[in-house]
Amino acid sequence: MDKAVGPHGQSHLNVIGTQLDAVLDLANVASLSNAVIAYEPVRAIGTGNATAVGHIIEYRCLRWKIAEREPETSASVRDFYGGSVKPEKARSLFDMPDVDGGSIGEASLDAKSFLSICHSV
Ligand SMILES: O=C[C@H](O)COP(=O)(O)O
Repeated sequence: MDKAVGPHGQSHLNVIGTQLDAVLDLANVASLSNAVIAYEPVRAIGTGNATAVGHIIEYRCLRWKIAEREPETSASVRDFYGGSVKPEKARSLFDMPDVDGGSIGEASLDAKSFLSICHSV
């Protein structure tokens, strides 16, 4: 859902924030209680390059946007990361604050790899 630079030159965090605001403007924020948000950076899907741990701010952006409107709802939301999750990187990704699980693509096609990732949660 994100792009490095938006159509009008905004940073990707501004793009993400604008997209989330559009959804939250339409949704009853309380209806997101216990929701699961899957965040999959375009640059990471199917590339073999999972998001750098330093990009954690993107995940927090999701919670911040909801917390601005309803802090209690924000606390109940679960965030899943997706994009080139591999056994050797799964632990560091799942150890990131606000990453509660994963959306596994290619690595789920190999039972040994998938089970290794499952054991990293
Ligand atoms: O649901 C899976 C995601 O699109 C990530 O796929 P990937 O792990 O092959 O990059």
